[in-house]
Amino acid sequence: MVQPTHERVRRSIAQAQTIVVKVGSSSLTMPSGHLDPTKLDALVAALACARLQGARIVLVSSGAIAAGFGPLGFERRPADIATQQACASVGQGLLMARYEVSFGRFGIRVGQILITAEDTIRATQYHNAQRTLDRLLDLGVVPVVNENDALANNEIRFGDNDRLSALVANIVRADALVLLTDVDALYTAPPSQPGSKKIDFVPDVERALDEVKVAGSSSGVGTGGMVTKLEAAHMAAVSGIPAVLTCAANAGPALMGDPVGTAFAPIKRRGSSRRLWIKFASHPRGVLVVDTGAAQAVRAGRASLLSAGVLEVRGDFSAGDPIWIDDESGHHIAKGLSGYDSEEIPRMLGRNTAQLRRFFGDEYAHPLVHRDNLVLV
Ligand SMILES: Nc1ncnc2c1ncn2[C@@H]1O[C@H](COP(=O)(O)OP(=O)(O)O)[C@@H](O)[C@H]1O
Ligand SMILES: N[C@@H](CCC(=O)OP(=O)(O)O)C(=O)O
Repeated sequence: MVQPTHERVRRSIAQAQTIVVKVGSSSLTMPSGHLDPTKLDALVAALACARLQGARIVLVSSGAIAAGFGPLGFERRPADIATQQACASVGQGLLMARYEVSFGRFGIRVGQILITAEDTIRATQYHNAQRTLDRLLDLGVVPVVNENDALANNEIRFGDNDRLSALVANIVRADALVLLTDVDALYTAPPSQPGSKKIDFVPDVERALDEVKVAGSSSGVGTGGMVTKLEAAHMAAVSGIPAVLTCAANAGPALMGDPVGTAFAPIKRRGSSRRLWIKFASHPRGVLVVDTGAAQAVRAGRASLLSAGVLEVRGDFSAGDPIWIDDESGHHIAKGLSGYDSEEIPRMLGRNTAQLRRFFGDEYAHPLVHRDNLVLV
């Protein structure tokens, strides 16, 4: 793929038909833990303008926890999961009520989608999410997406919405991803550090990941900081989607392709979001150690992992959970979704498919990790 220029990336954002816009907690709320209606209305005005000109907009909005802790009487964002989930449950309703009124000023309807990490990998949930989002967009609605914080399983939840927004961009086959935060651009180091410089254009986000110094959030209400925003830009880039990162006040110019913030060029053609999740967002629950032949086959690509080539299983996991595939010297080769529970695997090790079928029946005659569920790392 020829590397697009800065100008071309901005033009493709301006011409994008389907756009995923992600906005962070600090751009919608006050440090006291309440919604900031002025900020929210200003953002909505910019999005409504793009929508009324024909763009299909999906808004991935954080802010449920940050809008809920004030009304519940907390002075700062609570640290424990159960209280965060309670705050999210209260704040999410307040957030949606305000979006409804605010978009309503322009005659635009909103629809709420609460999603979990699992919805982005399990085929049926993934297709449900895709079908609903597509239909909402066809109906002219602006879907407002957030992680299902109140119920999300802590071990696999995203926590920030940055990576979720890149996956949503894949689900809706977006033409652009716009990441809105409380800083006007990506800098060579956290902006509080003297000498940090603004970056206008990132032609290769994989190089930027090595060169740019990033830190977590310092707002008191946000979560991932610049680390997860760069990961989101990376996920978008390897899915063929250009991205722009800037402050919420720049939403309008960013959508029009003006040179605000930092633009990220796509670096690959579109891939599947399921594999993206496995590669970037999943937390492996165990390990399958493979022999030299299996390691070679997996590394060569497009091979499923068969039990004949697996030497050992470690960890406690269920079928469908993410796991590492390691070579004998302990190097991670790939990540994948296990086809079986960890306790079913030991008796399958070293056996070929015919033996598995003969000894244990048809349901055991499948790969431990199917190639569609496997990505090299
Ligand atoms: N290299 C960097 N360039 C720009 N901002 C950075 C960098 N490293 C860390 N940051 C911090 O990331 C913060 C934005 O992340 P976060 O607070 O999680 O926002 P949001 O709530 O919008 O997701 C900025 O306020 C900034 O302090
Ligand atoms: N889903 C959570 C997102 C938490 C969060 O802080 O995200 P972000 O502000 O995007 O770093 C919420 O709505 O509160």
